[in-house]
Amino acid sequence: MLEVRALSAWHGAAQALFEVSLQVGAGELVVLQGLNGAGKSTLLQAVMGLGPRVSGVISYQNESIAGWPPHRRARAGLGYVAEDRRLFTGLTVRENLHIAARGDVRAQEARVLALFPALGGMLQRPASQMSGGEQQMLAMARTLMTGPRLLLLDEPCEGIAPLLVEAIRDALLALKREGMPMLVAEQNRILADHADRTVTLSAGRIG
Ligand SMILES: Nc1ncnc2c1ncn2[C@@H]1O[C@H](COP(=O)(O)OP(=O)(O)OP(=O)(O)O)[C@@H](O)[C@H]1O
Repeated sequence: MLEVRALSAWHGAAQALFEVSLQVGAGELVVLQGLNGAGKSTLLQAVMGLGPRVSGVISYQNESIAGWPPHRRARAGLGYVAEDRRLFTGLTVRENLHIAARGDVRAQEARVLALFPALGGMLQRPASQMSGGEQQMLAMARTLMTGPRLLLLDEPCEGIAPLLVEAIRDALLALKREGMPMLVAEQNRILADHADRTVTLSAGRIG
């Protein structure tokens, strides 16, 4: 579904990725590992068309998307959850979900609340009054409201309380069982044991 080939990326003059290649096939969970600064976030941003200048091949469903703006990639089915979550903190949980919805809002909401039951009890709460883990669940739920066909998740379990880490892992494994392809960056090996493949980045290179 997603193929990255010989991808290099630069932040200004600084090169962050060096000819990286990887693939995510239908229904696959691929975990991207590596230390802080290894280039994991840069790779996900490059796939979404955010931030870094790139060279190389990025193709989705056998079509080159490297020149596409981010909104076109999102519309084509790429769902991205950034490390900083980017919620509307002044809005409630429900408003955050509804603002993102495409298609049948009620049906989408029911689906994401089945994946993240904890959110169902806090629909009227402002996002600013949620814990980090709850915000992470909301960020994932909001992205799911857009009906993505492949998920790019940046450190979904980083810095989150153990109970919520379990809830997030279980939701991602449920999505995997539904056949959702995912590329997940993580340092802490929460999902790596369930991955079809792990890819390790080291100083911007696979290895
Ligand atoms: N906006 C930016 N401007 C300049 N350099 C950047 C920028 N974002 C990342 N970098 C640099 O690019 C390299 C890769 O960083 P990146 O954030 O992709 O790594 P990472 O593996 O995701 O680590 P982390 O888990 O800390 O986010 C690092 O050397 C980093 O300092």
